[in-house]
Amino acid sequence: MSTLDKLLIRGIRSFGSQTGDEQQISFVSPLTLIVGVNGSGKTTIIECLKYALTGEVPPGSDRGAGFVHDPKIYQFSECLGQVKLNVKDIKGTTHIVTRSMKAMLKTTKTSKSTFETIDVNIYCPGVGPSKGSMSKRVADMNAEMCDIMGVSKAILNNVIFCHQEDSSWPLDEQKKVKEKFDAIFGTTEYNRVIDKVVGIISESPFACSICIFRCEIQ
Ligand SMILES: Nc1ncnc2c1ncn2[C@@H]1O[C@H](COP(=O)(O)OP(=O)(O)OP(=O)(O)O)[C@@H](O)[C@H]1O
Repeated sequence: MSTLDKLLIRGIRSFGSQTGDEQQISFVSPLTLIVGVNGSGKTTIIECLKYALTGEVPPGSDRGAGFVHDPKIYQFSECLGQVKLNVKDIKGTTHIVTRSMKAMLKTTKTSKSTFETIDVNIYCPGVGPSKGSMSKRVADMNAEMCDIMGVSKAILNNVIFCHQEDSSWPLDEQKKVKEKFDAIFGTTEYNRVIDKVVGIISESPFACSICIFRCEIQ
């Protein structure tokens, strides 16, 4: 089983971005309870876990701008945010994902902020600095994190880290619920594999047994 080890938050929601403002949480086995008064940051911690693993900003956060610590609080023009998460994969190998972002104050009348991802990095300490660090396209990094955790993005988003604002999605309209269930159970991928196997059977029954063997060992 993959596990979450440690989370560092800086410059996100009410967690400030100044030196010394960063907060670190170590998760303990078998269960970590997060307890606090309203507005103390419990939801923010879950949002940061989800963001670190999937790259998804919370719903209703103005595409991420409201997720970063508000630059207006210190009357800055921008604010830097960072989420750093240590996880162990199924083999017990440690991976550290760091996502850095910034919110910039627009100079328009609305004085709303814009959100920008600065960097995403996955580091594997046991492997050494040159081979262990990986900085690719953000989409590839998100897929890499799903591989490390051994679960699909749909399960991370809709089941494990389902945001409280989205928690009633099973009561949504039928079409949307079906789409989410299809994603959670990997129906599209399953149908694609079955279509492929059926195609191969019709071409050559011998090739089919090789194909099934390959599916089993993957
Ligand atoms: N962009 C932001 N900049 C600064 N502070 C923010 C920002 N967005 C939200 N906050 C503040 O962060 C806090 C949000 O905390 P959060 O929702 O994580 O708390 P909580 O412990 O889950 O609360 P509850 O128990 O009410 O659900 C609130 O006090 C809110 O005013």
